[in-house]
Amino acid sequence: MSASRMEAPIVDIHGLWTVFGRGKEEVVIHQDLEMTVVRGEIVALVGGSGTGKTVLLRQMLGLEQAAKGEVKVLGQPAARLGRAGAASRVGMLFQQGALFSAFSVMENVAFPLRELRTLPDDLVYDAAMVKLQMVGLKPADALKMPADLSGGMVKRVALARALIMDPPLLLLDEPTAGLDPNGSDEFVALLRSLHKELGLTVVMVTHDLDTLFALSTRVAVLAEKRVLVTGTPGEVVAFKHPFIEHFFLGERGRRAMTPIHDTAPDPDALNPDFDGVHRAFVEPTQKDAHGK
Ligand SMILES: Nc1ncnc2c1ncn2[C@@H]1O[C@H](COP(=O)(O)OP(=O)(O)OP(=O)(O)O)[C@@H](O)[C@H]1O
Repeated sequence: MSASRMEAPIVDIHGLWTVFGRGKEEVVIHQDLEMTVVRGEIVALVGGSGTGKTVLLRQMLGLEQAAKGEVKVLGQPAARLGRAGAASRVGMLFQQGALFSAFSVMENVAFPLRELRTLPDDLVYDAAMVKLQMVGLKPADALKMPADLSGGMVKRVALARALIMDPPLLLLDEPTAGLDPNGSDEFVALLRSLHKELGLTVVMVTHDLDTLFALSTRVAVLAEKRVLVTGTPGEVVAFKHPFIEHFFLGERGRRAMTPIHDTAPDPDALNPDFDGVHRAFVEPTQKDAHGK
């Protein structure tokens, strides 16, 4: 058995229930959801609107509590990550970048490290400059304000901030949303090279099929309150379900799928330790809210 097969998953979600509201207002978003992500994977999380994709990312980040079940990240309950600990273990790129508008680029990137108050300012500054360079920005961009940046630059700054503490796990919420096709291709290329160089494990939510096919080593489909099917893009497309047919086989999907075999990255090439494990189909046993 290879080393990566034996090591604990980076993300391990077991028997997850997510419930909002109470009484008549109660809404079950996830019901006995199971999901694992192993080191080096880029897992695309797809599903209809309101199926709880963003909530699942927030649970991996420890920002949202589950009603029941386990969300473990790097072997620890995500809820215990704590604000300071989280940035060194999990980086999150929020939709639209979400920069602090009153802070410069440098201040935005340095923010998680500065908040820790453990490093002197010059080291924080150096670390932020390294990350800016890593995402393809120039030293002169450090003093700019968010309002002066293009959409693509905002994403890069937000990515630099997510990576400031070298987290092994990167969560991306709609990484290419709002970018034009060129900007989107450039950002995908950047994510691909960072994944390879830094040996990152990535979970991303995306509605963009070009992004999905260009980046993901595995797709997990959220439907019927759980991960209904997971596998390579090709395997998932072959699964019969109304959401999958609508999502992948509509005109948009057919267009994006043309280069599927040309552009889907070879997981072994992306990360030499990646063992290519995927679960072709996950069918958890159904339980009621009390686990019976
Ligand atoms: N804190 C909260 N309190 C109450 N309801 C919430 C909360 N957070 C999310 N929800 C609800 O949970 C559901 C799932 O939300 P989520 O944002 O994860 O959906 P999504 O799958 O990311 O959808 P989309 O693709 O439209 O962004 C939605 O109906 C949302 O309104």
